[in-house]
Amino acid sequence: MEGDGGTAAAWMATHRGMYERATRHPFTVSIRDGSVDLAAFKRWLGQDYMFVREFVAFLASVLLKCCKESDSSDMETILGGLASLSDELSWFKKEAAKWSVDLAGISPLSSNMEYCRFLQSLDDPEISYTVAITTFWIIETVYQDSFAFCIEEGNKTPAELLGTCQRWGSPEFKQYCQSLQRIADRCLANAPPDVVKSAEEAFLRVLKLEIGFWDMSSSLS
Ligand SMILES: Cc1ncc(CN)c(N)n1
Repeated sequence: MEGDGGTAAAWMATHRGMYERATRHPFTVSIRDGSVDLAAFKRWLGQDYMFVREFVAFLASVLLKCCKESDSSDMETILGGLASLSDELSWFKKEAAKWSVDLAGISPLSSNMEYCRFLQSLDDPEISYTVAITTFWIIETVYQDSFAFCIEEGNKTPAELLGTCQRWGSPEFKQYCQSLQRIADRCLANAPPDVVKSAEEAFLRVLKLEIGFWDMSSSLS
């Protein structure tokens, strides 16, 4: 996903350490090497279901900003992402039933709440489309990169977790993330310096929140 000369790839290189902490976290690495604690996996599953419900509202706000601030075809890309969250919520419900995770009885843990509060803060009309779309791109990219690693050559991912890894690690999802990256790069290339600075801060904030989310899932926090 890197190496295309845009701002997004440049940030991934500049903040390589943080990016790798988010995408090669001990939790996802333990899925890849087969040593994953299934209690941690179930915790992640329940918490991520709650997160994705909040993510729907976030993406709706990105779509709204797109409609107001951009006259391009971005709308269709974002709408496609929003529509696929409907499938994703159904997938979480099916997966939760498979693992006997009671979604109705789950309360969001503090790292999850912090992440959701951050997403809610971007709903503010003062936050530009550029910042919002950059945030959307990096959120999806962390999952894509993390789970693609779990199905790359040499993995010992348990068979019952392969479906989860393929959901975000598939070539199709990688292409989707690349289309988001192109949109983010185009917006960043046309944005004033203060907006680019805010977008970079949001990029870094997401990496920290993703690390916190994995830590929470593995009970490291
Ligand atoms: C915490 C988190 N980050 C990203 C994704 C991918 N949409 C997710 N489901 N959950």
